[in-house]
Amino acid sequence: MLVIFGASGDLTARKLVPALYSLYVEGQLPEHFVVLGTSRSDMTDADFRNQVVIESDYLKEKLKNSDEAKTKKFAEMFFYQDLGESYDVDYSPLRKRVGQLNDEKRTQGNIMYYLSTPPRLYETIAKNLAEAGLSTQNNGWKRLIVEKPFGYSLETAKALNQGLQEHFKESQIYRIDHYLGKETVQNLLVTRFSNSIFEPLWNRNYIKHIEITNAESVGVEKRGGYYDKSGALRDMFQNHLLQIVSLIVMEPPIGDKAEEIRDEKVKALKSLRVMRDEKILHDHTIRAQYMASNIQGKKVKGYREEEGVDPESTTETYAAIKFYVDNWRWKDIPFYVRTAKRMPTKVTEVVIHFKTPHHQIFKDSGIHNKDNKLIIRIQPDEGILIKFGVKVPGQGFKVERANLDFYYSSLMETHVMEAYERLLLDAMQGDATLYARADEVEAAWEFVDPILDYWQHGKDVRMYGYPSGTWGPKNSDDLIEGEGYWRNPGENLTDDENYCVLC
Ligand SMILES: NC(=O)C1=CN([C@@H]2O[C@H](COP(=O)(O)OP(=O)(O)OC[C@H]3O[C@@H](n4cnc5c(N)ncnc54)[C@H](OP(=O)(O)O)[C@@H]3O)[C@@H](O)[C@H]2O)C=CC1
Ligand SMILES: O=C1O[C@H](COP(=O)(O)O)[C@@H](O)[C@H](O)[C@H]1O
Repeated sequence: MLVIFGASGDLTARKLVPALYSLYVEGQLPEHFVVLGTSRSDMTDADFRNQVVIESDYLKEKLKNSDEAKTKKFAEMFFYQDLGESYDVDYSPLRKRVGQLNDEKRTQGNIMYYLSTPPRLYETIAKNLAEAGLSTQNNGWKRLIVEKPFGYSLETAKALNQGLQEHFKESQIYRIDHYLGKETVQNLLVTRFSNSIFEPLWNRNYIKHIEITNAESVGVEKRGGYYDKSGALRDMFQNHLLQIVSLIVMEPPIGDKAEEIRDEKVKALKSLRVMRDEKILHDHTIRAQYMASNIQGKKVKGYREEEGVDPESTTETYAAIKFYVDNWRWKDIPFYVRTAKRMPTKVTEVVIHFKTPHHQIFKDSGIHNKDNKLIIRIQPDEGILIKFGVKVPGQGFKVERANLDFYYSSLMETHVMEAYERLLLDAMQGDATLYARADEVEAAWEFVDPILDYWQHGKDVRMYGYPSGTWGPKNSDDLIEGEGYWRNPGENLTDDENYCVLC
């Protein structure tokens, strides 16, 4: 059984139910599976089914020409239990309903609790579940899936971890980071560790620098209230992007078990050089906000004009950070990571820039500095691309660019699971590999906290502006200047660069 807290909310309708539907259609849900939604809203089972399944625009968009009978059958798995005035109440009525459903539907007593409420309620819900005897595992396992954000700072993350661990064991807690559910993010591990082509080169001897871009074309949409208290660093960098960084930085795990992989990720995050010096923080971090602009003839609001945002807000919608990793493998190799809203396009990619060959034989070709890259495209057009030089047929040694590429879309017969689909399935199967452990979350905050502190209290901290629909403030180019320029997919192309869609 899946029990969703905050079931009347956006996440349930937008992500969870469509993911469950796909699992249902693919026959991946266990027999006798039940979803019990719960929140403060007054709803019947039928109301809940209508809201999140039958009348849901998100599901309609996904289903298009689907079979109505199948959707109705799917909806019959959904039930609803009103909690009352607040989440901090006696959960005995909930327990009774869970028991009834277990008996009626002949479930095996295994329960996943999904916390999809405002985060300040997470601990309260865990406590009330435990007090009602709903966390004990004597008749089936009990797991607690927790949505991000996992805290607002190192201190609050520690308090949250401690609070949850008072009522559930760490092995029962699944902290969801949907980027880990993305196929290409997981493929980072396979690309690195399933062959002996890349790994021998994956170090400071061959790599010059690493660049990660996460760009979204949308603004804050309807989440201005939440976002203004969060900002790009907390919303994307502390979790999703540092998860990607940990997979790039980590040492080979001894095996593919969850704890073996997570142990290495923690070590990787702990090796990030924490920036404490004001001068370094000043030179290595950039923050900015999107400004009003015209995108393809359409007027777009500036961040400070968005609903729910303080008109004098100093919350960043753009963050670019340069940092180093203090370990044997990465000593002195710079990492450049940026994330932003209202960019020209939606793209997430990792670019591994290899060093220029130490002796340049074909120097007249001018190709050396521009190629030598491995691009891992996380979204869209998921895939991998190697850019290198090849000889142009004919006399002399004219060198031309070439790409070796792999696209997930070429695997026609394979259904690439959506992140939430994969993660829900993993949690049901007890596989926590793609979930963040408490110490991982804390290690990420250790790195992020001083940056946030500097941005809030430091001297001479700037907040730049960038017109919506552009690649961010001009000043961010200074950050990467020593390496050339940011790879803005679709931009900075010279005439002889024949970029494919993946570029
Ligand atoms: N939406 C998204 O795309 C993402 C969301 N998340 C996280 O998932 C969680 C849920 O997100 P989302 O569904 O968007 O959130 P919503 O704001 O839609 O809230 C979910 C539910 O929580 C209850 N709730 C809302 N505000 C309060 C309040 N002030 N006091 C008590 N209960 C309240 C409501 O149910 P009721 O009033 O009926 O009790 C509501 O339906 C959040 O922690 C969010 O940070 C993470 C990643 C993406
Ligand atoms: O967690 C979040 O992620 C989304 C971006 O997710 P993606 O899968 O579409 O790349 C972001 O828009 C949101 O602000 C953030 O909270």
